[in-house]
Amino acid sequence: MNGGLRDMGMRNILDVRTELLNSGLLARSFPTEVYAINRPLFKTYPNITRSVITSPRVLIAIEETARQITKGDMDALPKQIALLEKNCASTMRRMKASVSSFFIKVTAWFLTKYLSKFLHSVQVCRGQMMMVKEASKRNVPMIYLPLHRSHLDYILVTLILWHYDIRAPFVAAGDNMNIPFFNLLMRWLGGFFIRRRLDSNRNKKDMIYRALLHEYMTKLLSQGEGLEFFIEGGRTRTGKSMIPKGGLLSVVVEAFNASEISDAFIVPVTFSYEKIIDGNYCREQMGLPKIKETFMGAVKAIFRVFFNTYGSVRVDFAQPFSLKEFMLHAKAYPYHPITLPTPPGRHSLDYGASYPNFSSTLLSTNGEAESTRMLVKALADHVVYTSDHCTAPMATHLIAFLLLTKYREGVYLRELTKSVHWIIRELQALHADVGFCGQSEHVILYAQELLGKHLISKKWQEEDNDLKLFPNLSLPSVFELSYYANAVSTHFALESVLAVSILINGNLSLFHLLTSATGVEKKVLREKVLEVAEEICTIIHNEFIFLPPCENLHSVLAGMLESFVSKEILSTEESAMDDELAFAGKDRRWADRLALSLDVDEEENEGSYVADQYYQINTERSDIRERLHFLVCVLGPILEAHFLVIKFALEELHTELPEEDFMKSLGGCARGKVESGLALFSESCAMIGLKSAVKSLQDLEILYSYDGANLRMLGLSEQQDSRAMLEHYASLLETALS
Ligand SMILES: CCCCCCCCCCCCCCCC(=O)SCCNC(=O)CCNC(=O)[C@H](O)C(C)(C)COP(=O)(O)OP(=O)(O)OC[C@H]1O[C@@H](n2cnc3c(N)ncnc32)[C@H](O)[C@@H]1OP(=O)(O)O
Repeated sequence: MNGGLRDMGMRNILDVRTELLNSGLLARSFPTEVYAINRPLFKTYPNITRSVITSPRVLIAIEETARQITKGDMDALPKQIALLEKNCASTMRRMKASVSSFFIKVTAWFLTKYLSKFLHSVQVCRGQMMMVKEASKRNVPMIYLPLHRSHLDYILVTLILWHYDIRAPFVAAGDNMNIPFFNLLMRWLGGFFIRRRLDSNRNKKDMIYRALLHEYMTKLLSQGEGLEFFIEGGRTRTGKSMIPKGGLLSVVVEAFNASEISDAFIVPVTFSYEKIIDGNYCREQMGLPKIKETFMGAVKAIFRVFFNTYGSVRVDFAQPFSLKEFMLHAKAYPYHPITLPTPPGRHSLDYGASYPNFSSTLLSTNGEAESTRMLVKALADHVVYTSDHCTAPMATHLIAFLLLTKYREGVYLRELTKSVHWIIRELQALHADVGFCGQSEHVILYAQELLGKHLISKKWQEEDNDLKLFPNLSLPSVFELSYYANAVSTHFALESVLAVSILINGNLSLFHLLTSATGVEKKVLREKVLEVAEEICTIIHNEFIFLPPCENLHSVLAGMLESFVSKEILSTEESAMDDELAFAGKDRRWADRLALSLDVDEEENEGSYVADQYYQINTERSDIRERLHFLVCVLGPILEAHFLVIKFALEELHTELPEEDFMKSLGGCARGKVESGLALFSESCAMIGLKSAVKSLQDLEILYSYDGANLRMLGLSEQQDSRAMLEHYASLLETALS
């Protein structure tokens, strides 16, 4: 995030006294009340229900659906239409928000006063808020797209905006949140309820529901109202961002394409919680089902929260950007994602060919639909990438990260203090901020205290006259620790990919890096390192958005490889081939650098020349081995999870299996490996990670799945040599992990 803006300082929105300086006695005695009274009331929110259900889009959807149901029986048609219209009105009642500016004001006052019962502070960057406020004055809808970490997220967004007199947006809430009493409050505060899956029946599109939701959002946008939705589609269970969904975003893009709005400001938002507020997801990571949201559950959770402390929260609003400008740019530079996800139940080969608009009543041509789909994906990926990279890790995240990547056996406080300084410098070099300040020793002990002894224990070591900290690597605590660590992993993901590729190409393993004797001098070929790195990105494409859509993976990796040379992890080595080739190698490098600086597409040059640049891995240096070890450990658990899934698929998928049974035995097998000490990283058996690895193989068309009679089936694809691919991936990963 822009350094200049950070220099404007942070503001704790729970402390309103700083905003009431030089005020009278009343303000000093009742600061929150005076502050709240001084905030303006937003103008009344529109009621658009009637215009939505009578819109042509909805009426066409009703008629089409009625025709499908009555199958040409013209006598039954009017009755069916009347019935669907009635259902439509009741769906609309369940969906719509009934926002009250006054209720927002009262709630904001209440929250400002009482959130400090369990939070030390809610930090926002003044400069960022100034930009958001400027954008909100431009008379175009604001689209807030936060990453989803906690139930507190949406409360904080509206609350912070209220503190800056910015109109509250309408917030899309999954219908699992439609719980009695709370749903009423949510509607008054801007919430509208959407289905988590648009179609209740997987094999049939619900045209009416799609049309209703589409029209509802479009009407709000065209009236200048702001929207907020969580594009990841739910809270992350791993601490890492999830691959975004494009449904709601496609409505915004389509509203722009159809000139319903002239532009919109897209505002990525991200949260850093020092301590997880909504529980630790260990249950789900152990393979147990998610607990349903209920009225009593919500009440209990609120009580639990109010009687605990959760440290501080930092909320970052990235620079708002114009949708119009993004679209212009994205059309000029088409997006080529690493791989495209396959929607469940559909084979990816026919994916591109039939991708209608959100509301399929207004179909565009296939080509148009395909390019819109890419634009929406580019926008969604751009938002998540931006948010990820402006997330400021908190002390708890950094400590958990260091313990899991560098000090799994435990570490002395003195050494950890040095490492905290080091990791902050590394993050700064990556232009990332941290969400805390203070003396490192205090910060470490504060973080340990907040996370609790069940995650990090400490013991005074008499002989070394120092405190030693130990991470709890047993199940399920390690999942919670890795949740915190993952907030930092994203920043190092691509470097880690490169380090793994270097290891694989140098035929080195993690174990080699722990010993000084790595054997013979290790050399790696530049093109091979880049090729394997790209392969790794492909295998684990569901784990990170590695780069913004406007950048090319090969070029970014090539640039990063050069930086490995400047960091002395690698030294350049001329090819052992004849002089002529070595000369050509130099030419190639020169051309590569030139291409990089001119931003020339690597693919254009492909095939014209095979580079033969060799690098030597400086494994004789202990600091370099340590650094490589650290980098590989960043992705270690993810790679191990993928390795486990690949091996398991090779062993078990001789015939199709019900997906649920496959996942159950996969989870059991992975946990068994951890419990018997056969896994390198105990967190690799987390169920969400295993599911994501299975999903990756489906996206790559190595595995297929479809809905059978009442079971979802999973099998090894026959489209390509899936077994050979799996064996190839397994051998790649095994090299690094052995
Ligand atoms: C001061 C006081 C403060 C207090 C203040 C409180 C505020 C009080 C508010 C409470 C608020 C609670 C908030 C809770 C937080 C959640 O509840 S988070 C969970 C709910 N939110 C979301 O899920 C949002 C993100 N999800 C989406 O956008 C999903 O796409 C949807 C809309 C849910 C649908 O998901 P889905 O059924 O799985 O379908 P999906 O594959 O995504 O695609 C659906 C359609 O979208 C379209 N589509 C999808 N991708 C694309 C693409 N790339 N391009 C074009 N079209 C696309 C297609 O038409 C597709 O249909 P098909 O042609 O494939 O059949």
